Amino acid sequence: MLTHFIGGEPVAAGTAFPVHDPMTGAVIRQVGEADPEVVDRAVRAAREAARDWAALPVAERAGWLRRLAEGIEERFDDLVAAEIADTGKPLDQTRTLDIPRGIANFRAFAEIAAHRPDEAFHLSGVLSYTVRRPLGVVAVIVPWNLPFLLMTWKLAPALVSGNTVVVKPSEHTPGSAAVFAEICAAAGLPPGVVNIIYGHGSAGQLLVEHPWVDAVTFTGSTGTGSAIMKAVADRVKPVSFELGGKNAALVFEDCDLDRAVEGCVRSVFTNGGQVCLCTERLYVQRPIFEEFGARLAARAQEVVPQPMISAEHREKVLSYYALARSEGAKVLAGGGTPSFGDKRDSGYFVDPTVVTGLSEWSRFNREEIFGPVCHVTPFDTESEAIGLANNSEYGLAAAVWTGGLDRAHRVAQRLEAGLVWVNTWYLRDLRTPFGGLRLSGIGREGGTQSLDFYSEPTTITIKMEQPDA
Ligand SMILES: NC(=O)C1=CN([C@@H]2O[C@H](COP(=O)(O)OP(=O)(O)OC[C@H]3O[C@@H](n4cnc5c(N)ncnc54)[C@H](O)[C@@H]3O)[C@@H](O)[C@H]2O)C=CC1
Ligand SMILES: O=C(O)/C=C/C=C(\O)C(=O)O
Repeated sequence: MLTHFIGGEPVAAGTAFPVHDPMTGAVIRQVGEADPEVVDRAVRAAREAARDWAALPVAERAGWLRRLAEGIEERFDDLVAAEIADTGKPLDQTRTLDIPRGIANFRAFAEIAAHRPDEAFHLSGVLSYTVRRPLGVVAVIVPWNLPFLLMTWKLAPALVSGNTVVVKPSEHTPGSAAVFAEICAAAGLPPGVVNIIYGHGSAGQLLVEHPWVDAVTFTGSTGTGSAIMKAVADRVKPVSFELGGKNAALVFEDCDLDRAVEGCVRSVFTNGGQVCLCTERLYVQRPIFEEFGARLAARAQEVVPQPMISAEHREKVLSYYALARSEGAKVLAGGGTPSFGDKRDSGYFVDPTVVTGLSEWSRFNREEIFGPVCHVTPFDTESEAIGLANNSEYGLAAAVWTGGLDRAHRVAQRLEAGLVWVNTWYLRDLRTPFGGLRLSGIGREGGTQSLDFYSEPTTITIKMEQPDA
């Protein structure tokens, strides 16, 4: 049974629950569910480690981040295997994105923190300067779609800012976190600086509610973000939320069509559509609408299906396929489940799917589906396209495909989204702000924005007496 990692030690506790391989549905491991005692023990361990960790110079904490990055490199293949076992991700993606981003997250935040200047203001003999102090114990709640990438995205800036952490990975994907616990232990990271506990949402709720948890960083569904906000409201804990999306792509007739089709294939189908940044609403200018729709549909039929994370999530995605039909959609590709003739037939697969013909106000076009599926709508003018894209309760990401430089800037600046890509998708610079508007979240992480969230400023003001003339 997978053990929790508390105070630098493995802790076997809690009722066992199974983790399934999404490729086949088979049970691949048993994990102990964190109960109130386990949660309390983990938070206490983090609290006990907090003072010494916070007292280290930032350069030393940055050094620890670099050592953890080296540890990840040494255990690269084990991390790849654990991530694939839990998620069914393709080997190539796991080797080039998920695990390397863990290394990059630690290295990037080591540099950003080590070289960040403090602010100082001088005015008429008054000097004010700002120092930043850690928040204390941070709860890190991670989803299942990019488990290692997102855990390390939060851990690295939290740690380098001087916080200690209790991480709760998703109940579906504990494997890479368990390898990371071994990496922390092997590196000799001081006990209690990183604690990892496993369990379902109820364990996450116990964690965020714990009175000694000072802040919560969460990536996942908007509904869970809202539940966490309610749970921490009485203690007014700071939260950083990266939530859902219903992301639009705008394809203009002046685009490079080959590049736009391939870009949209990537933005709709990567990771089986299970990335918060994936495109679910495509708006295509009328002169190229038919050709674009036909080419996207043809490519969708060539995409190798990736499993959904769980049987429940597969049912959810399939319920949207049924909803599209009942709302009157025309299915251009997919719409069902693939058949392989092998063990994958008991896995959690759905067809890569493209539909058209629905109104902007249909549930299909308004709710986050989180699967390999998009709806394609024609538009005539630039301002119509912008209005359609912005007609959403979410505001996470958007993509613009155009050959016009002026149009690219004009449209990108009017899109109501935290992230806009032009003629590309999911190109990341870890120093840039990352997050969304409205139901897509609260706050931004990335670069100094992460460091700001994981610390509090104290302003120190000194009045300098002037010597007598
Ligand atoms: N980044 C994103 O946009 C993501 C969106 N989703 C969406 O959410 C839907 C549901 O997927 P779930 O796995 O249920 O995601 P979720 O948002 O419920 O789970 C994410 C994490 O939050 C934890 N959690 C759940 N309830 C909690 C609570 N009350 N307090 C503290 N932690 C809690 C879970 O155990 C998991 O570690 C998906 O169908 C998808 O539409 C899921 C994952 C990521
Ligand atoms: O930081 C990234 O590169 C990707 C982030 C993706 C999510 O937050 C998500 O899919 O939930």
